[in-house]
Amino acid sequence: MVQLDNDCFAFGGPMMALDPALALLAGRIAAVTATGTVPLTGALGRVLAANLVAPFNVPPHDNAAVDGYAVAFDDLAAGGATILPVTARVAAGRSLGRPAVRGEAVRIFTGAPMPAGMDTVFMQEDCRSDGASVTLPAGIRRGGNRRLAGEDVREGSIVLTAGRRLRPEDIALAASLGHAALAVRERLRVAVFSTGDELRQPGQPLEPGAVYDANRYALVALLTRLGCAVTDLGILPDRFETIRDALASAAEDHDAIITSGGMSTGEEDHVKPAVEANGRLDFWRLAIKPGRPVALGRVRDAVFVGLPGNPVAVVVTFLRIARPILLRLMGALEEAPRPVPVRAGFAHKKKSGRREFLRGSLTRDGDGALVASKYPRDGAGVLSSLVDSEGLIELPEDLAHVEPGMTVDFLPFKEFL
Ligand SMILES: Nc1nc2c(c(=O)[nH]1)N[C@H]1C(S)=C(S)[C@@H](COP(=O)(O)OP(=O)(O)OC[C@H]3O[C@@H](n4cnc5c(N)ncnc54)[C@H](O)[C@@H]3O)O[C@H]1N2
Ligand code: MOO
Repeated sequence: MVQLDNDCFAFGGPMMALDPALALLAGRIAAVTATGTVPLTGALGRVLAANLVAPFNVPPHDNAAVDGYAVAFDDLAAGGATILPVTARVAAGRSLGRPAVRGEAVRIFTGAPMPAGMDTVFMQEDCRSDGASVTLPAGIRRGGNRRLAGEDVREGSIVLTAGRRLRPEDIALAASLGHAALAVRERLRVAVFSTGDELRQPGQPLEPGAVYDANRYALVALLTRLGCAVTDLGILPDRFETIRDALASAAEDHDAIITSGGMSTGEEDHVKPAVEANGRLDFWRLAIKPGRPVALGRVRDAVFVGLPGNPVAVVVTFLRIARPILLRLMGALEEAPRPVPVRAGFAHKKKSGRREFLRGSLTRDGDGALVASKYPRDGAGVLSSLVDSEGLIELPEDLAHVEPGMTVDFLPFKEFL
């Protein structure tokens, strides 16, 4: 269960920086999901619940890596070609059925088990044969073109670790070990709300002053991609009692609740008090831009993540704050996305003391180095800045300005899949 204490995230004092906030959360949030079993075809993106141990060697036997002729290396002539009789034929899925005898060559095909007593395979293109005998060239090494039993996977070794989000190649490996189903964690149940009287559902008429709800669609898509079971709970009005009751009801059958909007300090911002009426806030406001009014807390037993209303702030805070929290809740153990150090192709002034996220794209300089360009409009409401960019340029707290040529961190959006 989630164990967050209401202590060192002070609301009044200086704002907490991103890294200490994430480190604190990492120590306090544990996986909430139960486990079950899924067939391999339904396992993509699911979190593996238990280590997968190889029940046997892969490949299970030494086998030929090419189509050609298997021999015992010791039967080859020292400095020249060797001529041997071709005594048998072994295709993949078959075996010789007897140990090899000295002085014979066996016609063999890729994947076929090596005859016991043979250790080397000649590629057929390198040989001459009339069917009855084969001329083998000089120069092969002992063990050439032979794949050893267990060279892919050793019996008893852990091939997939619990906490891994399953990728296509993981599923293939599980299949190669004969597993038809895998133990996985149940999907995390996440409820999503938008808040704001000005919001309208796409497809509805838009009167003056209203805007279409974009955030909920971003969040549903981001959560679905993460493998969560998402419930779209629609738009809440800017009304304390409605928000309070909707949060309480969502907490009954969800592991986490994510909202956007209403997180600031205005008179119409009711999310924060509504959470406090149902549970508590563990932090509110971080030293980041955009996304400063982000909050984390609990509504009854559910984890609460409150994202600010501006759409760019929603995506940035989801990727950098909500996502790692949700992954922990899901029981997924994985490295944080790794930033790429790149050359800044722009100048930029920032306030020191806060982490700043710019939207950017990469090109290559004449010398081959990756250069980041910054999307020209910074505003936290400029959704097209995300669409037209490839990732986030993450500027550290202590930096006050970026000059062209400096090294900056670039986080490609594709790191966040
Ligand atoms: N006096 C202060 N004003 C503001 C502060 C502050 O600290 N003091 N912080 C600013 C920052 S930073 C942000 S971010 C915003 C976020 O505040 P809220 O979380 O209360 O967001 P809203 O006011 O509800 O909305 C902000 C903006 O985003 C639009 N929005 C909201 N939800 C959606 C949605 N689902 N889809 C599309 N667009 C949405 C909304 O219409 C507003 O334009 O507060 C600053 N102000
Ligand atoms: O976080 Mo607000 O979106 O920084 O402007």
